[in-house]
Amino acid sequence: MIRSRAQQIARGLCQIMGRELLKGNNKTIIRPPTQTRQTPQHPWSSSSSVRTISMLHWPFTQPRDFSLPNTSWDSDMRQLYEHYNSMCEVDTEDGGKKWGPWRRLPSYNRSLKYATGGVYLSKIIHSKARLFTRSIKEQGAAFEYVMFVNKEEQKCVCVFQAGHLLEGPPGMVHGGAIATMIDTVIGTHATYLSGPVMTANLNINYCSPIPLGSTVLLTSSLDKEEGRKTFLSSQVTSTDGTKLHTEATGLFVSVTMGHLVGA
Ligand SMILES: CCCCCCCCCCCC(=O)SCCNC(=O)CCNC(=O)[C@H](O)C(C)(C)COP(=O)(O)OP(=O)(O)OC[C@H]1O[C@@H](n2cnc3c(N)ncnc32)[C@H](O)[C@@H]1OP(=O)(O)O
Repeated sequence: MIRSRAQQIARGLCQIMGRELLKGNNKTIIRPPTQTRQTPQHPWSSSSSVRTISMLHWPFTQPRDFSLPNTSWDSDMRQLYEHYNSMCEVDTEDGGKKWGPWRRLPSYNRSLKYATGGVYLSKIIHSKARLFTRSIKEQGAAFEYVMFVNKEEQKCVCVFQAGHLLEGPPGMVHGGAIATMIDTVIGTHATYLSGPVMTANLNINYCSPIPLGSTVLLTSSLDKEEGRKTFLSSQVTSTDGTKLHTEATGLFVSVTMGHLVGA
């Protein structure tokens, strides 16, 4: 049997990841190996969904997580981070800890690194490729952000601080940078809900400019799912929620691993 290059890469990925390649409902699904979690560690694993790409521990190196606080974060960014982070893990009556309603999503400089063995794979497949929003090394210069998801409410929030390299109009954030962040947030949320997806449609209304250097809040909500299609909507507001900067809707279509690796 002759396999396409995409199939060969997808199969290779799955062999390295030590997972099964499942085909069904027009999508190829990566199933994580069964595991028991002792403590809350990473948000992508989900006992009820085999469709989520989960980041399991690779025995040799851990990719750098860019969503953790750094010295460039302003007080708004830190406060909102603490607010949502405190709802990820809550105290129990017996003095222990348990999961709260929110999960912080890690953020690596390549989406490939979310997969088990992805750090290794990213060295051999397009080794210079970087996720657009994580491609600038200087902290605070461009896209500083952290995302949290609430599975119960099917919501996602992102605290975003727009750095000086994202200028559009003088002193304001570039509309393309705002669109990039909206695509990233609702795209990540769609992936969390539906597995591998690609943006098919994105509609954006820019309501008021975002001052350069400021921190804003992006929210993403699931509107509906129809077969392979996941519809979401998003708002960008000031951190206290009183000022609406941008609103958007997006359609994400579930794709196979073959599609993602360039079929
Ligand atoms: C760990 C994670 C970290 C993730 C961290 C990173 C997150 C970053 C997220 C960034 C995401 C991106 O930027 S993705 C990059 C930008 N997007 C792209 O390059 C996508 C290019 N387009 C495509 O590849 C393709 O057109 C697809 C995959 C979108 C759809 O192609 P397809 O698979 O052949 O499906 P197709 O039959 O055409 O369409 C399926 C259904 O969707 C509908 N449909 C398709 N396109 C549209 C459309 N524009 N508007 C309305 N409806 C549409 C069709 O009518 C059909 O409905 P029905 O008949 O079934 O009812």
